[in-house]
Amino acid sequence: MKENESANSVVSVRSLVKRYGDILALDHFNLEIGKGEIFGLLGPNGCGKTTAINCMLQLLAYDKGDIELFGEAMKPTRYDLKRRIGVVPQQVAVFDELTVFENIDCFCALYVSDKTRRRELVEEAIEFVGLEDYRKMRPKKLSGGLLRRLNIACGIAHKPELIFFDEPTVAVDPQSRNAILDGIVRLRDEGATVVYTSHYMEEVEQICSRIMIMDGGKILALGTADELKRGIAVGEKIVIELPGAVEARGCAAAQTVGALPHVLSCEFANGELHAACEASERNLLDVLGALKSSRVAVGRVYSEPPTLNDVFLEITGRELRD
Ligand SMILES: Nc1ncnc2c1ncn2[C@@H]1O[C@H](COP(=O)(O)OP(=O)(O)OP(=O)(O)O)[C@@H](O)[C@H]1O
Repeated sequence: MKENESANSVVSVRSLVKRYGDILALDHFNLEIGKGEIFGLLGPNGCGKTTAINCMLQLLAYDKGDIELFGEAMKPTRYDLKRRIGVVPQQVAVFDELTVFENIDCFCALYVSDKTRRRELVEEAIEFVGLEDYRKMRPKKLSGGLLRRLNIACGIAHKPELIFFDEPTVAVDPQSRNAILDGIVRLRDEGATVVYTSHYMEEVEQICSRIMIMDGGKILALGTADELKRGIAVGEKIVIELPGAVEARGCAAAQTVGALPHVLSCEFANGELHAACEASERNLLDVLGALKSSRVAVGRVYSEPPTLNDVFLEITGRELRD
């Protein structure tokens, strides 16, 4: 049993503590990731995501804790383990004086010395990120989205088994963003294990098999997106436009709705009623019934399931977005 478990374990972090002077960036942080997962680390800016990755990569010394990658203790000199890892850093890190091809070749050469094999790998990486038309261009000529794709190609050309993506879609246009997310799923389908950090909950939800929500260097919640959402009290959010309702009338309607049995909270703001409800099939009927008896005119009605932001909000009292 134990052997099987370790055979499947790609990342195992136990009780990791990292301080920067007085700042406790990681507070007994634990992480277990199995082969073939796209694992999402979700949290607001400064929650410790990059620090956790850099400790795992042994780019940062840490105060306490154990890190195993591929079932083996990770140390700064474990180059055999490092060559099985790919990193796509948060900041684009490429050489301005080299072309797209030369940049990817340069990073790939850190792991692959055979030139013929490397040429194949670089071409595959170029095709993978869709930079075929830009082979000979230098980074300065590339748009932000294309630069990000180059950054990814540099991190994955040597076909790593474990890939860390640290907020790869920050300041990226929607088209490039979708191409990046599709690419990450393809890498997983080809056998890679992926650690994906972001503060964009939609992205994490779209591609990650499991998600860890963290804040202040601590784990707040862990599970699939559905498990995380089922773990909170809010099961449905209802928004109803109340056209023409003056403040006093809107607030009175919110009070009436807020008193319904399954409604956890209800507010009136900007001409809209926002009700957070427990999961119940009767929510919408009950809320509309209460509004009818309050004699307010009802406009458009929306009902939506909770988001990962609601999970974060319920645990911390703050919004995930900054
Ligand atoms: N070199 C450093 N010196 C001092 N404090 C640091 C340093 N690097 C990070 N920190 C602090 O440690 C905490 C965790 O930062 P970290 O960069 O790991 O967070 P993050 O979740 O990756 O955020 P972001 O998405 O903004 O990079 C923050 O409070 C940050 O200010």
